[in-house]
Amino acid sequence: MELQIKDLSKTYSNGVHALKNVSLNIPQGMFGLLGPNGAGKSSLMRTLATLQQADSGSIMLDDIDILKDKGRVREILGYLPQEFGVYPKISSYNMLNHIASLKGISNKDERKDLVESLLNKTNLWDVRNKSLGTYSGGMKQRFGIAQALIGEPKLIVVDEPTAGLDPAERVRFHNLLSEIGENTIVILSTHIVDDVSNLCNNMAIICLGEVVAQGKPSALIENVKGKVWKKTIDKSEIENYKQEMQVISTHLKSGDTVIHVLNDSQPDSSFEACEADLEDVYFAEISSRMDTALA
Ligand SMILES: Nc1ncnc2c1ncn2[C@@H]1O[C@H](COP(=O)(O)OP(=O)(O)OP(=O)(O)O)[C@@H](O)[C@H]1O
Repeated sequence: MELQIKDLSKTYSNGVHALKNVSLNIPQGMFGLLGPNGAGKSSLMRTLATLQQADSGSIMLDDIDILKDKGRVREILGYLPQEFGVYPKISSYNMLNHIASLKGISNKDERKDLVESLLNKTNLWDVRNKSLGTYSGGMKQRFGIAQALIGEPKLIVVDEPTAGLDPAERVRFHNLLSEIGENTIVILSTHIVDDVSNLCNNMAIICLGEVVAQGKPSALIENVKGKVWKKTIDKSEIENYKQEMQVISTHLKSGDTVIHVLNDSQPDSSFEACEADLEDVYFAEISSRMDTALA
């Protein structure tokens, strides 16, 4: 199974060109769609989830035409949107039971088995009778995944699922996502680089509506290997360095300011070689584009 997105474009009525000829090949497994705020991730996720139209382009999941065959897509789709509202007064048990019934699982015993296994899988068994309104952010997200898994979806779309979760809940959520079957395509949209490093074997970076990189995280890191340099500087010097070289990121480390610079060779002896990671790849791709856009 493969999802093929070709030349997808979308301009909203206010003139924002949110997707610009987006083309992606997404195989089975976890796929990370990484991009800063406003990159177009949710626009793409909503289009995949058949909730909004594109202006042009195509999306095929094997022989299913996602833009035209919405009924078939919805049968095989699990979707966790960015803003996931819950009915506050109903319990997770009853809500899952209700959604399963809406999704056509009419046999009562079958539904009971499914709901119970989902509550166990998402670690919500102990709170199954508590109303959803009392759940923490992480519990709500786990409930969101439980509802997305009803009906054994082949395509699962999760939009910024870990934003706002504390570290322990993020780890829990990661573990849960990584347990989802291998014969499924899971698309994880996020601006958190670690989410992609930890979970995804394929990925793309999207910035200002355009795909600016795609491939395996390890291959993308290989492209910048030996080209990332770091230096501790005085905070007031940042702008000077930015004028002279491609500063891709600025970090604070124990109160000191450390810059990462992308350059084919060591800029000068005051710079140290840096073990490149996915964050360097990400900032190398987006920093100059964002600077140009904001200028
Ligand atoms: N319904 C809409 N009408 C008009 N403009 C929109 C609409 N939805 C999104 N946009 C704009 O389209 C661009 C892409 O937004 P989108 O929400 O897809 O990005 P994103 O990568 O998901 O960002 P975020 O992480 O902030 O949600 C932004 O400039 C946004 O303001």
